[in-house]
Amino acid sequence: MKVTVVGAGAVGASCAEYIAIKNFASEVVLVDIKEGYAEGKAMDLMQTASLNGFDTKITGTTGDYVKTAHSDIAVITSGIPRKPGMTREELIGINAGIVKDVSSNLIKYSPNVTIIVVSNPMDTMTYLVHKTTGLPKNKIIGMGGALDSARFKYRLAEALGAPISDVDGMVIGGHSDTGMLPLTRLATRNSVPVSKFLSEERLEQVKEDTKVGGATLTKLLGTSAWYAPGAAVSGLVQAIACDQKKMFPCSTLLDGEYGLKDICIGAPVILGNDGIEEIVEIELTDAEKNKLQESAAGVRKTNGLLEV
Ligand SMILES: NC(=O)c1ccc[n+]([C@@H]2O[C@H](COP(=O)([O-])OP(=O)(O)OC[C@H]3O[C@@H](n4cnc5c(N)ncnc54)[C@H](O)[C@@H]3O)[C@@H](O)[C@H]2O)c1
Ligand SMILES: O=C(O)C[C@H](O)C(=O)O
Repeated sequence: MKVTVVGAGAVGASCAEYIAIKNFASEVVLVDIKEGYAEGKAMDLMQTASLNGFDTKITGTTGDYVKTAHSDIAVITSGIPRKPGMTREELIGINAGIVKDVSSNLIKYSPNVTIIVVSNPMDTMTYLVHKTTGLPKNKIIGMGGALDSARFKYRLAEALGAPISDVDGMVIGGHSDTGMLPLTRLATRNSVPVSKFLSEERLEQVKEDTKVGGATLTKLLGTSAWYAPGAAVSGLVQAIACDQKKMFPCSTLLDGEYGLKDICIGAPVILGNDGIEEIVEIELTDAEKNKLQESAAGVRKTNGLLEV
């Protein structure tokens, strides 16, 4: 199993590290445009192999896509991150060109690759990859919901005073400060609805804290987060590589599901060897349906800025 990670910055390197530590891939290739950067990150990571006990071979290249040939999975993290006070949508001007260029280079050498899009604004970048590559829709996956759901579980566990392993929950919708839809109604503490333990006001707070999870970290760090994003990407890569049939909310091209068409937005999917093997339609309340429509309107507005 060969995995390419484009962008050897904070998220790309973190994701490569988690993939290696999980020890399921034979090879990870890091690609960056900054001279020597990917090579340096790869060497540093390889020097953790004997310490962390993995056999995955990590190499780096400055823009030589020949070295990515025959990748099974490619992750696109190249592009700029936001600074405090910015929205993800403001990154579109620079990141759209980078994502378009990178995805066409990847496909040239790995025509059967499955692409995981991370660069922001992620739902729109995922849509861009659909519009410009011609890859089948099951092979284009946007990572956002897996991260947002991890943050939701963190906030729920905090509110409940419970271990995170006791908590389950999912965030669907657009990966944006206003468009995320944390499904509090379906969240559970060891199978018991969380509403049994938390007031409506507290749940509302959990929801709001989850939606601005990325912005909160960006304010603290001066740039956006990387550990949880890297771990979330590695979870998707592993589910595909190991044919796990795991369910994650991912940005996927909808064709009528949830009443939406011609848009990439977060919905629960099953991931296996074929990438997105199924889009799972869960029953939503009218209020949740309305929120999802609002979220989709926001994503469509950003998609409208694309020159495709
Ligand atoms: N979807 C998500 O949940 C999620 C989570 C975290 C970050 N992000 C996004 O991921 C992107 C990367 O974030 P980061 O913190 O790793 O940024 P970073 O600046 O640390 O790393 C980005 C890297 O991309 C490289 N790069 C730029 N153009 C390139 C090109 N054409 N080819 C190859 N490499 C190129 C840069 O040299 C840099 O090393 C940002 O757009 C950020 O908003 C998304
Ligand atoms: O918040 C960001 O800009 C990065 C990423 O989308 C995140 O949610 O951490």
